[in-house]
Amino acid sequence: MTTILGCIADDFTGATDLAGLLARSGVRVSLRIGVPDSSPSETAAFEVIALKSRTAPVDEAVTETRAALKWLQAAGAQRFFWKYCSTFDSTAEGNIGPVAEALMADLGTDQTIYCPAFPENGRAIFMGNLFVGQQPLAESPMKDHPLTPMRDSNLMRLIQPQVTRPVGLADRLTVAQGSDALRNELEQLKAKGVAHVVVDAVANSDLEIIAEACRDMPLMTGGSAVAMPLPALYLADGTLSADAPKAQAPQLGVATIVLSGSCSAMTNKQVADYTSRGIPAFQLDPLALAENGPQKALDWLSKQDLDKAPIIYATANPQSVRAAQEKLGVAGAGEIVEATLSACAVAARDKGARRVIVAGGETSGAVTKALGVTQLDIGTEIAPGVPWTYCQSGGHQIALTLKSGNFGTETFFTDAQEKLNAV
Ligand SMILES: Nc1ncnc2c1ncn2[C@@H]1O[C@H](COP(=O)(O)OP(=O)(O)OP(=O)(O)O)[C@@H](O)[C@H]1O
Ligand SMILES: O=C(O)[C@@H](O)C(=O)CO
Repeated sequence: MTTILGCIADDFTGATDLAGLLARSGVRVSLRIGVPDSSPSETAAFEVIALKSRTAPVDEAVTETRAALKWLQAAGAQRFFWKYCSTFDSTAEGNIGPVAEALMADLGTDQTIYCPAFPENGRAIFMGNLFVGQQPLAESPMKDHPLTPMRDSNLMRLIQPQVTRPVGLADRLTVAQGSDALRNELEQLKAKGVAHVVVDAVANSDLEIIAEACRDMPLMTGGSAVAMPLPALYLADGTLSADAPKAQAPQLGVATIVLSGSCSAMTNKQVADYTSRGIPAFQLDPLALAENGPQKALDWLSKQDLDKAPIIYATANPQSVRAAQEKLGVAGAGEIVEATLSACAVAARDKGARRVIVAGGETSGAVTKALGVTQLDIGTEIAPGVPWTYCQSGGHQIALTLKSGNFGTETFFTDAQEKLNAV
């Protein structure tokens, strides 16, 4: 069917996050890994293109995003959503601002909004300042992110150096007055030449007001949550037909593999919870992998009963990660782990795994590529921002979930399996 909303995300787990929140509506959401080579066919009402552009050079990110926009326009979309991280991860050079300005130029629009708030995951914006739980962004663990350390919490100050046109704020006091007041404020800012408007939101009810006010903008930008109300709004006014195709869940076997390459605080807790249940587990050591390669892990995997949902993980505490990085380099350690988890994913699929659970954004990119996955349909949600997806891999239909490092609760790996059992 004709695509109603065309979305572009700057990383893979971010793309499944957005797709999962749109899929809460029950309508089919399709996710493409990279810009498809072929012209659009069998498109869904909501199409999400996952890029890996968050920390790419600015020119590369802009070029790729423009190509994604073209593909979505060919699919029929007239409204677009640019998804970045709910913690506004970007370098000083970009890429959030330059990409937004390029999309605005291509769409011939002179204003967009910025709303990374995701209240269900503790991300709120007040007076233009982004909070992670109770901490300002720049005091949260994001201040030490290896690639995109966030050292300022003020979104206007973060955006201004990344763009050429004025930046402004529609604050919570306006949002609290409702969608007409917000629309009015946006018009007034537009009349003053403000092209980039940060919009405050601390609760889902704010996001509903913002979506209502901005639904007809050619381009909205934000975290996933501000897009969540859009399907219901499109259904209510008939833009989206009530009999648009629904998400379908295939029946798949229970053979499962869990692969974790994220070292976030939350993933460390999730791995600790899962391994404490006596589930078969294999811990990858990057230094041993550098010396002996992945064979030991693959041999271990070949002997496992996949119905017990074994886990292979490199997840480790910050000291161990630093020790590996000192010897192998940050990129070197990452690549060895990603290559091994990718090889394990393929081996597990070939051994019969039809449920694949992956933790970590970079890890998800590597595993998805190794599994040859290009298109995913979004299924049931496990935790806010983490859905199951269904896709083809090596001639098999599989269920795949890609968990962002910080998302999910401690019991995520068991929650994921229980969710699928209940479908
Ligand atoms: N023990 C380890 N030592 C060094 N590097 C590791 C180790 N375990 C994993 N890594 C690497 O750390 C990186 C983790 O990044 P990844 O994006 O997968 O997780 P994340 O940052 O927690 O997730 P997200 O991007 O969703 O927040 C990967 O490149 C992975 O290969
Ligand atoms: O918005 C978020 O926090 C996530 O979807 C994300 O972008 C993970 O990298």
